[in-house]
Amino acid sequence: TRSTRPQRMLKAVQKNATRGDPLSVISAIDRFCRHSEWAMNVGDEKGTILDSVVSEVNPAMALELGTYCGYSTVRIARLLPPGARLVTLEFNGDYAAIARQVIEWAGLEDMVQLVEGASGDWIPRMKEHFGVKTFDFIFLDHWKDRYLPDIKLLEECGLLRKGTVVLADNVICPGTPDYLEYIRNSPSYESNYFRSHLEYTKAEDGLEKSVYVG
Ligand SMILES: Nc1ncnc2c1ncn2[C@@H]1O[C@H](/C=C/CNC(=O)c2cc([N+](=O)[O-])cc(O)c2O)[C@@H](O)[C@H]1O
Ligand SMILES: [Mg+2]
Repeated sequence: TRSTRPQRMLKAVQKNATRGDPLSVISAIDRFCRHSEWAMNVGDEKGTILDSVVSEVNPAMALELGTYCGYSTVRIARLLPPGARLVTLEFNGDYAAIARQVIEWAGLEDMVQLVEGASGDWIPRMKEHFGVKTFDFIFLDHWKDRYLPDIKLLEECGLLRKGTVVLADNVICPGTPDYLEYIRNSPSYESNYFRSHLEYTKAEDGLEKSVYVG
């Protein structure tokens, strides 16, 4: 049977990127998505905003919801300080298998804990199962109707601290209206919108950066 797009993306990484070189993995995926097949990675333009926020936070403990093929996982993990950890949740086994290989090709497997499962099931288990106290940085990039329930779950599970930075992809396209309404009106967050474009296109999209103030 025909290969899947994530499988073809992985092939492009193995063909065009250098083992152990995260930047070459990132550019191999961006080239594939620009010139061969569009895919829902955060991409290079929004990726530079992601990079600047991660660098500013310099998180010891980071969380990503929605690994997909591992593109943003590699973008985040390559910037983490030694000893830091990125937990990334992905409930599609096929995507998780591809992402694991992309992360390994980048040589970042020691920084990343890829958990195959649903955010709703695993967020409540972060403390006892992964020894997480609180997260310093969170990247939301999974199903758009899960952003709001999951940020509330993270609050309820005590996984946020004063200063935790939550960065949400796609707040314009495909859009996360209920999440935006909540986070922009909640006294517990200070939010800023970083205007950009939907990956590999000219359509508007952007990232919402929200700092939890408790
Ligand atoms: N509750 C959950 N727990 C764990 N993993 C979960 C999950 N919900 C979804 N996922 C996984 O997260 C990814 C979904 C991303 C949705 N993005 C999108 O739908 C998306 C769409 C466009 N677009 O259409 O232009 C552009 C974008 O940047 C996008 O991120 C998939 O890999 C899916 O398996
Ligand atoms: Mg996205």
